[in-house]
Amino acid sequence: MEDDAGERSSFVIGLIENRAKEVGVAAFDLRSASLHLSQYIETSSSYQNTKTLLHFYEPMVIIVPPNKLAPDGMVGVLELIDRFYSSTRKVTMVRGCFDDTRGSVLIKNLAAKEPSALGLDTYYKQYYLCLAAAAATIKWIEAEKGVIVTNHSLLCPKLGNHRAITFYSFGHKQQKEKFVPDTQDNKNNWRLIFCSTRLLRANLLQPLKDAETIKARLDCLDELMGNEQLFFGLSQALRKFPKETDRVLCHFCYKPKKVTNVVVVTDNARKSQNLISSIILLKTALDALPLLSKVLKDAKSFLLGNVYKSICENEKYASMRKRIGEVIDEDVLHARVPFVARTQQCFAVKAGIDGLLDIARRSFCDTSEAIHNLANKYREDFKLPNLKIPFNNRQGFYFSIPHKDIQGKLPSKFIQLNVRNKSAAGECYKRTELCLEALMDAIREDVSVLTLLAEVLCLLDMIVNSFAHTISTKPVDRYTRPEFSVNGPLAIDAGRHPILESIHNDFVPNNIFLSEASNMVIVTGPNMSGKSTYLQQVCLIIILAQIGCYVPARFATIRVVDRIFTRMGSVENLESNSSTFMTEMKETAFIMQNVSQRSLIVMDELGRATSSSDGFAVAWSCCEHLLALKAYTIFATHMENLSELATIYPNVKVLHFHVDINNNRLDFKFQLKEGLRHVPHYGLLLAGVAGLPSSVIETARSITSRITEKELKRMTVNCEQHHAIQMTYGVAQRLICLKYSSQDEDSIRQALQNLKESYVGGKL
Ligand SMILES: Nc1ncnc2c1ncn2[C@@H]1O[C@H](COP(=O)(O)OP(=O)(O)OP(=O)(O)O)[C@@H](O)[C@H]1O
Repeated sequence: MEDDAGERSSFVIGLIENRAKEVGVAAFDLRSASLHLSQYIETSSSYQNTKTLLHFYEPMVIIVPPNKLAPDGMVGVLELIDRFYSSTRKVTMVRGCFDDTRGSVLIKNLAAKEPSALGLDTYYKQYYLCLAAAAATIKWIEAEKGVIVTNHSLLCPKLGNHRAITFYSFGHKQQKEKFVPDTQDNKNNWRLIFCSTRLLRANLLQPLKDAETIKARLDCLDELMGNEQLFFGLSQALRKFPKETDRVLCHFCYKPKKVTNVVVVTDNARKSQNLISSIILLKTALDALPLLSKVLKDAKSFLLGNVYKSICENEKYASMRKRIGEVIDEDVLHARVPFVARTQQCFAVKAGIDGLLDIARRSFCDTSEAIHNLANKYREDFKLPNLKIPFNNRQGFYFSIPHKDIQGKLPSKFIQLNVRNKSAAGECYKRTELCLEALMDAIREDVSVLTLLAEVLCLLDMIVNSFAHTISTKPVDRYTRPEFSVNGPLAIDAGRHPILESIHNDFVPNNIFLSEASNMVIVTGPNMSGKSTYLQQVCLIIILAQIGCYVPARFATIRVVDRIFTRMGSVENLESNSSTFMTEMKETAFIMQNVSQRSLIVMDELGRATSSSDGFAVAWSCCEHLLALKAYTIFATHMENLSELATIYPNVKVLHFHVDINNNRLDFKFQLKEGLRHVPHYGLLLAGVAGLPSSVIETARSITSRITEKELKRMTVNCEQHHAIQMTYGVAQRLICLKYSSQDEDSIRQALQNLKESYVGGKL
């Protein structure tokens, strides 16, 4: 398999839809030899589910069947691809290639895990569309790349709704980038989280929702944070594995088809070279295993113990290493410098195994030596002391001479020598490949252990080099282990934004508490008071927790969420011919159609893009709709009237960001407080700061005073009238919280007593 390192993406995606708006997706990652299957009902008319998936995978090729089957009113996946992914290569394959029965057989044969472990037996009928897409995708890859995927080599996550939550981020691109930690910021420690592995990226975009797996990762992190020797030992052991290990081990999953076609032969040298370098890399990786075993021997956590058992105690790795040692020279090492790598590759196979190979090597050495001698001669004859002779894979050797030194032409002898040198190296590769054929077949027999090794290395890299490393570089106790519950509250005490806190030294921490009894929080506050940051912060903390990392908070207990829906900011979507408001409404509709009892919904300023009365009405009714669900909602708004929801619904809590006004200027405190606080004319104050003429501001002030005066009076009266009922709501909320509390009986009795006293004293 040729190296796809140069490609931005390594995903090939097969996509098919039926008349019932169901979509099957097979995403094949060439780099890691893994296949991700998903099938879902496309509930959004703009194909938001599919768009999110495509955004996640960023495919290099999309494979689709020819005819459109879009039901009325739907854009259809094909149209979606034409419209939004026109720069991605689209391949149309005949419908017969989308054969679900063949897909199921293929996956049974190719998957590294047992079919029953994939859920294939149980879900076969239900998942026929993604299996059909898988059949077409694998067929295309084998034909296009001239390979056969080796049996039991593919990593296939289990079918069905068992693992990843889907992370939806809507809205303006800038908003999205703002939401995700900045990958470019060198000062920012969190860049580690993004740079390290593909597994990390996949986890951040689709965190886990299986509490057991999350807990296993956190236990492992606990052990690393409490055992310095293990942490540093493991970092060191991981460094011994070549960086490309996970990407290259999967080369063994693809067996090249026998070459009969002359056209393909020209590319053979490069393929052989990749194969040899894969074996050298495998040898280097296997050599690093004993150190990993030594470090992990006494590890206590389930995850590390499991790695030790499945990798370090697995004798297949030692026997594979022995087999390699029979053919490959012991001194050969994986190298990244092109010339060293080429020499190592040419001398990989032990001397004396193949006579023709030995001759080709001699020729390679002779020409290399002659090239260097020639360079020395030119330096003297043509007075070129600065002549250098670098090497790259494409050109071979070449001369590098400062422009000012060149007078006349150099003789062409060097070019002839270089051609001979390249052809000798090519011959070495070809002969080496022949010598390695039997070894490759033997390795492919046990390819599933290599897939496992690649998976484990990625996981360890993520936990050790990203999570543990990031946490260990922060002051003690800045990050804490989150707790999880199924029905309990989402409670974060003194939570911080993981990115912004390292930019602002004085970042102000804030809390959140959402429970069955109060499943919606309405956050108000002037512009720039910190609302959006707070929403992002809560989401990021949950994502970090659900990928098995500690979180930036004093304490956090999290109800495992299955999806996070965010609706934050938006600009006119010219491509889809939607106005800001339409986009906002489409996205809100999508959320409402897809939300589940375990979702978290985060809405920033819904309804501001239309007339104020309609906008308010839409925001109010959306809140009412969401309040009836068990999902948790955080709703940031400038519409103070929305806080009146709390007078009607016991499960709404209103919070505000505290702001002082000094000398007509807003002094932001970024502190979240209970209830609503009216900050008079903050919009006008900020407009003044922005430079609007004072006459305009004055006129605006007299208009707004007249409007808000009446409204404020009405709201105050309303609030007073509902004070008694809100006290009762408060009691009910606390009682429900106590129901899920894990405190002992005495503490609960005491809490009940306190609650009674507060209620009687009117201090709730
Ligand atoms: N807790 C905090 N501690 C310190 N600085 C903060 C905090 N929260 C936000 N900020 C800073 O305040 C700025 C404004 O915050 P943010 O964009 O969240 O306000 P906002 O209320 O959403 O504003 P708008 O309503 O205009 O969208 C941010 O750029 C951030 O740097």
